[in-house]
Amino acid sequence: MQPEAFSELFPLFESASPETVEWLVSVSTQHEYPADRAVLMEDAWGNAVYFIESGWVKVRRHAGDSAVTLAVLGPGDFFGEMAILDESPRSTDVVALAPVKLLSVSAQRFIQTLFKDSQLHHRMLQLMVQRLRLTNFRFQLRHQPPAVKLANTLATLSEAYGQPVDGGVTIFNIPIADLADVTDISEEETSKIMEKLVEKGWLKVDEANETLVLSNVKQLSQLAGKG
Ligand SMILES: Nc1ncnc2c1ncn2[C@@H]1O[C@@H]2COP(=O)(O)O[C@H]2[C@H]1O
Repeated sequence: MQPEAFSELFPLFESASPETVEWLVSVSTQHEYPADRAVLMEDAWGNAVYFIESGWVKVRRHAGDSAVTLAVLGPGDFFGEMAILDESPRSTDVVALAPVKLLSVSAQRFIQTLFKDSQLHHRMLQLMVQRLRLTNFRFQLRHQPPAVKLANTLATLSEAYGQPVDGGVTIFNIPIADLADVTDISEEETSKIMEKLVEKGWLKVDEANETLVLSNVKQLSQLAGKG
């Protein structure tokens, strides 16, 4: 990948120096995983940070015999920084939801770059604060009706990863079970609300391309109380 394309795709690198970006691109390794393949395993020792060039992953934590999806991450995002920053084992599994192309940078090189480039360091802190804000907002919504919670999930994913298309914004058609987990509502509630959103014309499911087209992200955000 060209350094310019790299800083355009990844918000983390938008204010990094051109030298930082060029060097990181030159030392990064490319990976491709098919859908359902685990990229990282909970409790394993971590030695790299990953950047999503294309495709989608889920962040999954084991709870007894089952597993819960905590987050869904898409193109332009990163993961695997937690184990690197506090030198502990991986906090969760990260599993490909769709075929995914990743770039990885070794822990040592990434940390070295954070120390060298204060703009990159600051941007990383901002993005981690953003994750904490999302978590706080989700917690605040815990007693809200399921439709409000799902509107928040869809609006948040569209704002972070949505691609403009004719008639709205498109994101990956996330499996109902994962969408339900991330929203903290049941699968039945999730399916029913998705059907209602389709009836209202706010949502189209494009089965062939495995995408959702959201025609009204602004109204979804308002329904979620985001603005
Ligand atoms: N709530 C979350 N939201 C987004 N990403 C997460 C969340 N929890 C864990 N992750 C990512 O999943 C990764 C698993 O490996 P790490 O613990 O190294 O770093 C973790 C984060 O990058």
